[in-house]
Amino acid sequence: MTRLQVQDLVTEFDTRNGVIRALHGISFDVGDSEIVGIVGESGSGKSTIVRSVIKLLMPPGRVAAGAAHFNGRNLLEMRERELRQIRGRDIGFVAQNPFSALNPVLRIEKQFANIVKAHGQRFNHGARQHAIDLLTATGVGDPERVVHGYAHELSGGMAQRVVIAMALYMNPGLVIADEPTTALDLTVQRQVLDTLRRLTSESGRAMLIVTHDLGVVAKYCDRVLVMYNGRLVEQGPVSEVFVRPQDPYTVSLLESVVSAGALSLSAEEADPDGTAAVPQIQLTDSRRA
Ligand SMILES: Nc1ncnc2c1ncn2[C@@H]1O[C@H](COP(=O)(O)OP(=O)(O)OP(=O)(O)O)[C@@H](O)[C@H]1O
Repeated sequence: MTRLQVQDLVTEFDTRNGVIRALHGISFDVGDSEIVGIVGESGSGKSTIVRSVIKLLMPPGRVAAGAAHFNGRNLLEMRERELRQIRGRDIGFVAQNPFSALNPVLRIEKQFANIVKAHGQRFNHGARQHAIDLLTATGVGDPERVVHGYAHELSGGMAQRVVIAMALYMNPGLVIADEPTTALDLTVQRQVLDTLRRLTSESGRAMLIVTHDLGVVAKYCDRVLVMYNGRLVEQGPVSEVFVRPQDPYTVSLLESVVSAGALSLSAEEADPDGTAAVPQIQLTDSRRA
């Protein structure tokens, strides 16, 4: 079943030099239990897609047209009050920089409590235990110590795990992650992505993940969206797009990093027991290169 359906999304930024159209009619679906990756060079519009969908665009950005149906309802037509309930409860968001998502002056426990209270529930013993269990599931070794502490006491990897635990806290049906591991070293990156995938597939929830890294897509995603210059130039199952890319831009991207065959091998066969770090296959702007 379709969890998220984005149709003809157009997003613009009103700048001093005029209107910049950042997204030109983007359409795609994310189904239940599906992990969909968005790739494309810097500035192609990846973050703008996810921020448009959950209406977290910073001014001067605005959605000029289109729809984003989540469980059948158009998020873009909802009032902010209703959206605030959906964010966190039904859609979990993991930002690129975990420290930007954490409050520096509140203990981690208090931040979990605020999530619970924002959705009209009490942060009782069971709710606290749920936070501890999620922190444990995301690989936080000493969750009791972490919940008592502050964000600045955490390493980048630990902070991202905490943010993931917070994003999953209300058991959302969709998790949106914007370059969730860019700031992390390879081993931690892999652990965080493994955790996200496990917690996603166990519950049948869907995930939309923005990444620069084709290796991440090859290893973790079911389908991929390829962005170029604000346009969705290709989309489909990773096994098809990476092996038989149709759009010339996708072809050049794949050629610029590694042959398509080698890419799929690197993800599935070069790491059969899942012990190696995620292969780093960064996108470059091959048109300009
Ligand atoms: N605050 C802003 N003001 C004006 N234009 C913006 C703003 N933010 C984004 N844009 C425009 O939107 C385009 C897409 O930006 P976006 O951040 O979505 O790209 P991205 O693919 O996520 O890049 P990156 O990989 O570097 O994060 C940019 O090229 C820029 O033209």
